[in-house]
Amino acid sequence: MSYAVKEIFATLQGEGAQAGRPSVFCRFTGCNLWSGREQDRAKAVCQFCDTDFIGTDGEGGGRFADAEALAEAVLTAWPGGDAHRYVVFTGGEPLLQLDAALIAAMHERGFEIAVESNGTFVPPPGIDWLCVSPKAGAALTVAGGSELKLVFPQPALMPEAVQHLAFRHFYLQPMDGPDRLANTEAAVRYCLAHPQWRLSLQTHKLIGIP
Ligand SMILES: C[S@@+](CC[C@H](N)C(=O)[O-])C[C@H]1O[C@@H](n2cnc3c(N)ncnc32)[C@H](O)[C@@H]1O
Ligand SMILES: Nc1nc2[nH]cc(C(=O)O)c2c(=O)[nH]1
Ligand code: SF4
Ligand SMILES: [Mg+2]
Repeated sequence: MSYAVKEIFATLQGEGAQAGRPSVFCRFTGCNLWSGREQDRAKAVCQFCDTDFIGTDGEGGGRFADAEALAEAVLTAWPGGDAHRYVVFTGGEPLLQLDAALIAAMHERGFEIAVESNGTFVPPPGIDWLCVSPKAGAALTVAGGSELKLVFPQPALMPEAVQHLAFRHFYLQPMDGPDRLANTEAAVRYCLAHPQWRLSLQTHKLIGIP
């Protein structure tokens, strides 16, 4: 199948347990929880999104005819050599498009595969690092993975509702926006009182990298 990609770029993973890791980000176009248009935000299921995932006009973006073409574009963006290759498929919602052919094509090129998903789709086999970030009001169909990264606070989705799931790491990520500072303070307080949870800062924003 073909793929619609907003952008492909190299940066450091900014969030969660892999923060600081050199990565190629492949950001797919489109999401099932918001159209991406500002005029639709107030009635979207997910209303706090910090990302432009509309179209294919970003750096390295485009329509890719097949998995080989997209995998070659990701490899071209990788700044390092043969070792420690790492691709993060995100979006938008990557599980609308990521499939077995693309997973195989990335593994053939020596990449570990990470995914950032909202947890509403069952992931295909072969993902090496699955980060799920559940959203209030959206059915969570994934019961486990590498890390659960809850944007905090979401009053209708408190950590207590997901703390029993089968993830290796549990993170609270303060919701960015006008209340980022207060949200960060609240997340710190929550972690101190509930040490199953750790704080995930969006470190790329702090240092001004993509
Ligand atoms: C843009 S999303 C794309 C992947 C997928 N759709 C998802 O929601 O997990 C990437 C990550 O950014 C997080 N995120 C989105 N908007 C945010 C915000 N305003 N503050 C903090 N994290 C945010 C998401 O929860 C997710 O963990
Ligand atoms: N540096 C950096 N790290 C990230 N981790 C998750 C991101 C995302 O938008 O999925 C992201 C992103 O956009 N940039
Ligand atoms: S699910 Fe992810 S990509 Fe979709 S609107 Fe929410 S944060 Fe943005
Ligand atoms: Mg981001």
